Amino acid sequence: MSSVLDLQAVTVRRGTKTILDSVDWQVNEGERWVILGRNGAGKTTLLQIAAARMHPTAGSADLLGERMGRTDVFGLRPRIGLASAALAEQIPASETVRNVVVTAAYGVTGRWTETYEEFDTERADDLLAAFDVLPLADRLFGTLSEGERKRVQIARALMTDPELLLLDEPAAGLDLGGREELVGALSELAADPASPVLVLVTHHVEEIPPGFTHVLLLKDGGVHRAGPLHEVLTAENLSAAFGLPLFVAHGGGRWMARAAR
Ligand SMILES: Nc1ncnc2c1ncn2[C@@H]1O[C@H](COP(=O)(O)OP(=O)(O)OP(=O)(O)O)[C@@H](O)[C@H]1O
Repeated sequence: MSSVLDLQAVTVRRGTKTILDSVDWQVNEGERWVILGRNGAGKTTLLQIAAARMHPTAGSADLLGERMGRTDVFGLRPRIGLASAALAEQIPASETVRNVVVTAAYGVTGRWTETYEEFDTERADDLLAAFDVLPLADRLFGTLSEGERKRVQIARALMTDPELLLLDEPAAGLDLGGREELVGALSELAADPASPVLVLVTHHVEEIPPGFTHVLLLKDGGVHRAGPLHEVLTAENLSAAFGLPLFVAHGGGRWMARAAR
């Protein structure tokens, strides 16, 4: 098994604040990870490191076999798909859905003067179809519902055929139906051996798609526990990571958690 991500003692400091504190984390081919932790635990910062969007203050980060700081990040970034609220904000509301996806092949968020190959347009349409949003291809991104936008963003993140796909809270703001559709789509993605390695940040264990294999519990910028879901996602570990007594259950491929009474 080759290592897709290998973080050793990764630390991120801003001013006097230590946001990530000596994080060790290895992700291998074929794995599907979920990252859980309280607000402010450092999840988004960790994803920024994994996406080659941020350098550690200390420690080493090897992404797809390339050491951050010794490699050209512009060559690395197209190999890593990222969908996050911060990236979504950069997408012009006046862009068509098809262009939102196709422009990822060119590393831009708004169509300008590029000319696109037919191959790119066909790939964009295939990805939109995979996430059930192809009928919206000619609509303006700004007119979509939140759930439709999330699915378009994931299609966009897959456009460059990345080896690693990072999803930062893709179900945030979705209603129950939207969440369940997204969980279903991500479960299908997880089951496909041709899919990239997946890393999903979420606040809710109910959003863990069936087929995900590993979990990283972040607490105060450090790794509380990391490993196979069924070993690590226990009431004891989740309670410690979130700082309150929790009851955790698993059934039908899904997880649930609530305060222990
Ligand atoms: N540039 C910065 N300067 C100072 N503090 C920062 C900076 N960026 C992030 N932080 C702080 O680092 C902590 C971790 O932030 P991060 O966004 O990674 O957490 P998170 O786990 O994704 O949180 P949430 O679940 O609320 O989205 C927070 O307390 C945040 O305020």
